[in-house]
Amino acid sequence: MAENQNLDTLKTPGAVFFIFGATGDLARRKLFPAIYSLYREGKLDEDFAVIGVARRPRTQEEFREDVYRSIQEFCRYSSEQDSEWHAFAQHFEYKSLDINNIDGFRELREQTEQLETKFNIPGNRLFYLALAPELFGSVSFNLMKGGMLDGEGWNRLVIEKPFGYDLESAAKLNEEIRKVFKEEEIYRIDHYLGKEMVQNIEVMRFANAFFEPLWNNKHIANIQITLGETVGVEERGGYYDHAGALRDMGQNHMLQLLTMIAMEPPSRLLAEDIRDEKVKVLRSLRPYASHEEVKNNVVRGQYTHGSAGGKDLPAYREEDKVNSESNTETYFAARVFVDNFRWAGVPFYIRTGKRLPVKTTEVVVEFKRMPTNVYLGQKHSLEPNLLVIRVNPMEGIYVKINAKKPGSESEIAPVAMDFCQSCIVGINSPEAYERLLHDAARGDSTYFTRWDEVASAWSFVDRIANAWRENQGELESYPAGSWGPKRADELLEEDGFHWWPVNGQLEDNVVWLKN
Ligand SMILES: NC(=O)C1=CN([C@@H]2O[C@H](COP(=O)(O)OP(=O)(O)OC[C@H]3O[C@@H](n4cnc5c(N)ncnc54)[C@H](OP(=O)(O)O)[C@@H]3O)[C@@H](O)[C@H]2O)C=CC1
Ligand SMILES: O=C1O[C@H](COP(=O)(O)O)[C@@H](O)[C@H](O)[C@H]1O
Repeated sequence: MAENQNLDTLKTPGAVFFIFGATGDLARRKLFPAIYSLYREGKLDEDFAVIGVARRPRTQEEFREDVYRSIQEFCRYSSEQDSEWHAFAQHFEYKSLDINNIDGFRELREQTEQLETKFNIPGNRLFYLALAPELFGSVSFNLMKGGMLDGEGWNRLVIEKPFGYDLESAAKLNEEIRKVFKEEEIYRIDHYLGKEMVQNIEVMRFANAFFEPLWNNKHIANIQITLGETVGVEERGGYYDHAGALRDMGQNHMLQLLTMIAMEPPSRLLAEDIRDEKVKVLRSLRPYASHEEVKNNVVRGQYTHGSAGGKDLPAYREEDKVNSESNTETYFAARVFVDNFRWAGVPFYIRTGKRLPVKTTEVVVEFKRMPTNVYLGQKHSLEPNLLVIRVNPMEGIYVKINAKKPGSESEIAPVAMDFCQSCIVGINSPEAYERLLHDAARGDSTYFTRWDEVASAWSFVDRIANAWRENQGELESYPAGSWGPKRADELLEEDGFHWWPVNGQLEDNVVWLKN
């Protein structure tokens, strides 16, 4: 991030955006809507073009119609098919191309140059690979061979997860890409880093005087991170059955969220300084020294048949494109330690799963109890203070403190200070993809993952995956619609803690609001 710039108002420089995988799900649900929102917000320079690339044949008009439908269905702004829309749509073109066909890239180059001339674009090119990762290496190579990187301006490569299957495959993938692109030209997407409240963690921690002095093992008892989903694997059973929850959510979103909570304050708010601090956290994660340690600290589960909201839900093994004897985990929870001065001894409990009762991303920071309870003997024992960072779908910050119950002589009860950001900003909160596309086009890599972060995260996760492969982590079952295996509760109970309710249900604990 450049210092002292108001990045909210900065327009992207003139550029061509290439969406490889333009007929796919991600382009339709996230990327086209993100481009349109940027345009509507005045954040996209008028000198832009988008070239959608995939194998399927599409005329230019058909492609523009696809884009229109995706915006109508998924964008926070809508549009009529009016003259303004048609002016916008003229910036979109399609190229049918198999990424293994080098001649296609030469044709793409001609098409690009024509568009650059037509819209007065200074040769900047952003290549977004919404493709299966196996294709990343070939696309990069063919972009170079086809002369697509010889423009007058910058070239940037934006790549989607999963970045590899383990450290070895990720390193190989990285090597292939790095033959063509420099590290600073590569933008590895982790869409959780584009979420409003994930970015707010940094601001909250480093722009408020009262958090930082308490943000350490002297005052914090434990931290709980929950990434819960109500959905199953939907149409992505083929991919998911190969990946599982640990690789799909743990290696990336979960550990990235943990780094934002645990990192030291960077000396400057520059991308490299922030990423340096994040990678230090990942390197400080205590590796599980043996398969036995994995077994004692990590829980893996898979959902069985269940129900939610009166609806019958199938077992994971009955889902489309999932092996009927699959041992893939759809849930995992772990007790993790960050072995540095700040966090020594503080357990981070992390959990994620499909088919849980609520869709929620939440961080609960539980503070240590008061050293003595001068109110002993009262009806209610003192509850620990909690700071809850609500990332999704509710966005906000909630603090639970103890206060005298109004009207009573001396009764203490938990009360809430609740900043509900989503109640104020509502649905206009920018989507993660919108923000990340805007950042990549402006060359701001703060909220993208650097290779050393990806590699450190994989080496932590690989130890768990290896132990599981050798069957040292029993696959527990949980009914769809429940909070996961019981063993995940025991993980905290062993340390004298419990999972705090998430998604607004914590309010049930706030005694005097209820009574
Ligand atoms: N969908 C999502 O919500 C998310 C997706 N991702 C990641 O994003 C990437 C894309 O996902 P998604 O959109 O769901 O996948 P889809 O399968 O829906 O789309 C894949 C796209 O790749 C194109 N494609 C496949 N092979 C070739 C080829 N040889 N040459 C040119 N184009 C090709 C397909 O078009 P055609 O068949 O016409 O060639 C299609 O447009 C994956 O890496 C996925 O893991 C990450 C997070 C979320
Ligand atoms: O990357 C992924 O994230 C989604 C969850 O994202 P969210 O923004 O809706 O919380 C998850 O469903 C998917 O399996 C995973 O690949």
